[in-house]
Amino acid sequence: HKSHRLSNEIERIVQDHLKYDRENVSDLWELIHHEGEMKVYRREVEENGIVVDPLKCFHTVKGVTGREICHYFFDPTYRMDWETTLDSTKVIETLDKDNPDTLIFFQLHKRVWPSAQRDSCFWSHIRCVSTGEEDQPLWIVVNYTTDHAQAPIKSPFVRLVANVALTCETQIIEPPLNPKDIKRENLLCKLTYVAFVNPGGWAPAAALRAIAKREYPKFLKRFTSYVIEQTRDQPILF
Ligand SMILES: O=S(=O)(CCO)c1ccc(-c2ccc(C3CCCC3)c([C@H]3C[C@H]3c3ccccn3)c2)cc1
Repeated sequence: HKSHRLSNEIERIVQDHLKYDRENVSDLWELIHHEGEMKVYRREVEENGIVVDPLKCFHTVKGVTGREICHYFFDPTYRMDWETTLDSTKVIETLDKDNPDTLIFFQLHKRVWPSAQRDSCFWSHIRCVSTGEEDQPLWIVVNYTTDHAQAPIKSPFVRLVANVALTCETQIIEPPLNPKDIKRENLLCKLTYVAFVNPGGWAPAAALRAIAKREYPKFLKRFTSYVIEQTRDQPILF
């Protein structure tokens, strides 16, 4: 494939996520939410008095593939259907029209009182990684903050800094003899979601932690339910 101005950065960030995200959490991580198969962990980290708590979520979703989960997370068409924390989202650049696996988004996030309203500008990259040992390939989407001329930082908005990754592997349970006979009840998607979000400007630590503790589980539950609904009667996308 043709490379572009972001190719090197994308490669570095994607490899980091592939190397670390699926690692189990140490006891430095606090379990902040456990609901069914979903476990959400957080570490309390502040940088210059700003809460930048890393977040890590492990979840197992029945009846969908990792490709389907990553497709609905990446594709701008569906963004406002499952993202309830945005006022708007816009693709301001497609890096390679012949191979649209990297888009640049500009997003206005809903204002969360008492913080100032946030906006974000990030490249979003989707990729299928064959890891060799597992029978199914891994799918990953990374959202990583980047500057862009069409996303000027303008008051009163505070620019978020985000490094987010959704990594999915698909397991086939009780595989039928003929792969053609695989049904959705044979599918299990094991997903890992990590988010390193710096809110940009100051936001009250306790308030931000409470928002994150409430919003991330809600967001992951709503997003995965959305994909289950969208794919229910569709042919399986492996
Ligand atoms: O997965 S993504 O890439 C999907 C892209 O559409 C993603 C998800 C979440 C965020 C985000 C943005 C703002 C905030 C804060 C900062 C001050 C006030 C709001 C937070 C923290 C508070 C946590 C949170 C988690 C989920 C939803 C909203 N709020 C998170 C950014 C990107």
